[in-house]
Parts: sequence; structure tokens; C-alpha cells
Amino acid sequence: MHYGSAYEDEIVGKAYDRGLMLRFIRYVHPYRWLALAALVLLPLSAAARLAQPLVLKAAIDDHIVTGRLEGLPLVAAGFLLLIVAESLITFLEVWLLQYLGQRVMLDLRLELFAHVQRLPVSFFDRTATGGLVTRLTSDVEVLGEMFAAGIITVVGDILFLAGIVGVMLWLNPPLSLITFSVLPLLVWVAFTFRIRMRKAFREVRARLANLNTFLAETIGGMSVIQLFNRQAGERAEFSRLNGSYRDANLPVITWDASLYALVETLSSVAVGLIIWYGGGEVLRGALTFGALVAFIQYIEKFFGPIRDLSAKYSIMQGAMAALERIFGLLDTAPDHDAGVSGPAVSAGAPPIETIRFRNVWFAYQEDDYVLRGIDLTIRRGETVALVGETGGGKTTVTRLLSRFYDVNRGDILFNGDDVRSIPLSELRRRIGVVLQDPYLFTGTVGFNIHLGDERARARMDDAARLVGADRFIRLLPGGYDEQVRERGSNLSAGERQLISFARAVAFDPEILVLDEATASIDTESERLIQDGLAALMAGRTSIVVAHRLSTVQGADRIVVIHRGEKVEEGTHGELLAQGGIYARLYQLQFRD
Ligand SMILES: Nc1ncnc2c1ncn2[C@@H]1O[C@H](COP(=O)(O)OP(=O)(O)OP(=O)(O)O)[C@@H](O)[C@H]1O
Repeated sequence: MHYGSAYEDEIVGKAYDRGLMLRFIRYVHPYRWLALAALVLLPLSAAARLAQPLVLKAAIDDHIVTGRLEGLPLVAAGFLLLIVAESLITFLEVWLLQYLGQRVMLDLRLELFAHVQRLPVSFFDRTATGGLVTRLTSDVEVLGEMFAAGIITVVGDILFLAGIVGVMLWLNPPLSLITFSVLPLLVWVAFTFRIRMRKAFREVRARLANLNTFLAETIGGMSVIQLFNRQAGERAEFSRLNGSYRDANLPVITWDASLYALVETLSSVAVGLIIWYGGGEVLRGALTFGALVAFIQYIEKFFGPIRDLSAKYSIMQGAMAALERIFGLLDTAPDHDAGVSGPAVSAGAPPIETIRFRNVWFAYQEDDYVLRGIDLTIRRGETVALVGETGGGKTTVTRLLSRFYDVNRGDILFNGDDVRSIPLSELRRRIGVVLQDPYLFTGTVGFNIHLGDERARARMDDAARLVGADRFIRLLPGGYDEQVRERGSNLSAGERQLISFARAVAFDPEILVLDEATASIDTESERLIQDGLAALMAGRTSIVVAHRLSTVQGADRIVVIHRGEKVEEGTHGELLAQGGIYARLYQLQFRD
């Protein structure tokens, strides 16, 4: 498809927005010399293209028609030179523009990535991952396309077209006017067909998105599909989506083919007009034969840029829409001090003696309170277990502690100071979080423990030994260098847990926040994990969302969170004696 940009569908607005462009120019600024070089080349290549038919005219009128052969080789050599010059300049021009585009895209992607890393967790609750990935890839790519075919080349095209009009008028005004009579029709065809195509293209993109979503889901859930013998059903659905995608493509193809056929026809009509009227002029002696040939050449060179102008217009619209989305993302406020790698905790920082939740209220969404007036004090070295029925708000308590979210009302105090007064990077160095579903990265087992941090790397072996992860790691063919596949799919759930424990120990946090896995694990792994957990918590202030009896029993204090409120607090024995919610939970959940 000619210039059938994959992003035309999302186009709604202007092809040129001054504000967006001015902001974008800042990204081009470091490479302004490249841009300038490309700009200087534009009129040069246009001139080389423009001069060719004139040289041809000279060859015909001054030499071929008059039969004067001397000098003809010189003219031919000049013609050749122009062609070589045009191709060299065009090469440089295209190369420079694309190179410039690549540099700018690289910078922009880096900036976007760095920005996304600093966004608060709540942002990711509201934003689909797919959309974000699109911002960083396709949207940035559209800007590259703008460099390749957009604004700068449009300027070159316009220069070239104006040049052709000027030369034609200079050669023969009446013939020029007659030739240009097809122009309005040409412009009309180019733009109406392009608009039709764009509408059809929007449908194509929508259906492609459906197809992609379906594929991502089915591939992700392949084991479920196979277990439940859903292959035939899924195939039928895929076939339907696939067919609908093909059907949407048909009108695009039709419009595209028609556009090209019509432009070709119009170009032939123009040539016909030149031969019909121009031929008469030649016979009447008002036009030289060479000029007639030059006219035909010019008109052929004229049609291409006009036809593509409408496509370039679409590309510019797409680029403006992409810029708007990219800048929109960049304008999303980051966590105020969420540096990617913050300063190390100053060695002399006093230890955290108390953590206090004081009348904490929190809602993920407007007024839909998930925590209501939580009061809780945790002292240094204590292990506090949070228990309660599912959805009660236990995990939310731990999220507030590491400031993934901020409280709506009340406050969280570390040694009496508001948690918001501690730089995020420092807070997160002091708190180690082990999530229920440990996230493993593609890389080695070793990397998944130290995550590239030098001090953690030095402690890696000890950490793995301490939590008992070394036993299985040593049995892996590659040991610490064994590759972890996508999210750790080549490791068992227990092994993944142990790696995440080792990670926490290697970073040696003062406070440990642990969301215990609910998934049941075989008894052997269970024992390993219990030992690992005990090692992990030893000597640290620990807050554990507890799902296991042994953790609950081993805790210094148990806090029962029920529908967002703290309803009971005490030791295992005390709470059992109370005969309240904990006692009931114990009967139902922990007993077995
Ligand atoms: N990111 C979020 N956006 C909106 N609501 C959320 C979000 N995370 C949790 N919730 C809601 O907040 C409530 C408390 O969730 P939370 O995860 O804290 O419960 P929990 O006690 O840890 O549950 P579980 O024992 O199942 O892990 C639930 O009703 C849940 O639906």
C-alpha cells in the first residue's frame, strides 16, 4: 500500500499544530546541523530534477533538429551529470532525514521510558499496558515517518512543483494553462480518495486490534484452552476475526488501486492535451519540438508529488496526533522525588524505632474507602501479621507503607515523622517488599537476586544460603547463571518465592513487608519456604500479610483487618481466647 501508514486511523485533527511543533523542535535542536544540511540539499535536488528536461530541450532544439552534432556529447554529458547529481543528493537527503529521525526517536523513547519509570503506581492502575507500549513504540515511530515523508520533504515537493509551474509558464503560457486544466480534478481525486481510504483504514485498524487482543489472550491462556479442549471454539472465533479483518481491507485496496489508476489516467490525459495542442503549436512554429518534449517530461514529474501530497498530509496528521499523545504522557506528573536510583541511605540515618498508622483512611477510587481509620503501631524488631478475609484491605496497608499510594486522611509516621517527608528512594531502600506473586525478570537467576546492584551482588551467595535458595540453585545446570525465562516460567512457584526472598535479604532492608503467597505448595517446598521466611524476618521489623498458620503463630502480634477496619489485635493465644473474628478464621482457614 502506498504510504498506507498504519496510524492513519487515529487521525482526527490538524496536520500542523504550531504549539506541538515548537515543542517538538526542541528534540531536533541538538541535531540542528543535520537538519540544516538536509534543508540545504532540498533546493539542490529540486534544481537538478528541474534542469533535466531543459537540457533535453537544448539537445533536441540546438542539435538533433538542426543536425549540429558537435557539442551534442557535451550536452549528453551534462544530462548524465545532472542525473548522477540528483541521485547523490537525493541519497544524502533521505539518509540525513532518516538518520535525524532515528536520533530524535532514540532520545524521545529514552525520555519516555525514564518518565514512565517515575510515574506513581496509581497511574498504572488506570492505564492499559498496551497503550503505554504503543506510546513508546508506534507513536514514536510515526514521528520517524514524519521525517522520512513528512514536513521537510513536503517543503521540497512544493519548491519543485513551483519550479515546474514557473518553467512551463516561461516556455509557453497557453500550453501550460491547457495542461494545468486537469489539475483541479487531480487534486480533488487525490484528496477525496485519500479521505475514503483513511476512513476504511480506521476500520482495518480497529479489527486488527481485535485480532491482536484475541491472539494475546489465547496465547497467554493456551494451557487453559488445551486443558478444557477449547481449541475448535477458539479457532472458529479466530477465523471469524480473521475474516472480518480481511473484509475491512478490501475497500482500502479498492480505493488505493482506483487512486493510482485514476492518477495514471489523468497524467495520460495531460500528455494527450500537450501533444494535441502542443503539436499544433510546433507546426505553427510557436513552440519548438524540444520544448514539447520538455513539457511532457515536466508533466510526468508533476503528478507524483501531487498524488503523494495527500498521503503526506495524512502522515502529518498522524504525527500531530502521536505528538499530542506523547506529550500528554510526558506531562503526567511523576512521583515528586521518585528518582530511578536515589542517593544511598546516609550511614548515620537513625534506625526506625516506630512505624505508626494514625487514623488512616484510603480509597483507590473516589470515596470508595478501602481502609477506614486504621490505627496501628509497629515497633522495631517486631513481627506483625495482618490477617482477615480476602479483600479486607491487608495488602493495601502494605502498599501505603511503601508509598505506592498516599493516604487520603490521617498519616503514617516513621519515628514520628510523616512518611511523605522521607525521599521515596530512601524509603524504598529501607523497606524490602516481597510480593505475593514474585516478579522475575528475563536474565540469570543471579541477576534476579541482585538486580544489578553492586552491594546486593556481594551479598548474593550469603543471601541465597540464608533463605535456603542455594540448594536448588546449585542443582540448576547453570547455577546462578541459569537463564530465567519469561517471568520465571521454567522455575517452580516455590523456587520463585525463594529467589524473591534471597533478593530481599541481599538488599538487606531494615523493614520487611511480605505478602505471603496464597498458592499452596508441596510439603517439601513449604518447609523450605518456612525456613527461608524465618531467616528473612530474623532481626527485622516485619509486616506480613499472613496466610499460613506458622507465620501467624510466630508473629509477635496479629492484627485482624475486616472490611477496611482494624477489628482485633493481640497474640495468637489472646485472640483465640477472645473468640472473635480471628478465632473463627483460625477454625476455617488456618486449622488445616
Ligand atoms: N489497584 C486497585 N484499584 C482499585 N481497587 C483496588 C485496587 N487494589 C485493591 N483494590 C480493592 O481494595 C480492596 C482491598 O484489597 P486488598 O488487596 O488490600 O485486600 P486483601 O485483604 O489484601 O485481600 P487478599 O487477602 O485477597 O490479598 C478490595 O476490595 C480490592 O478490590
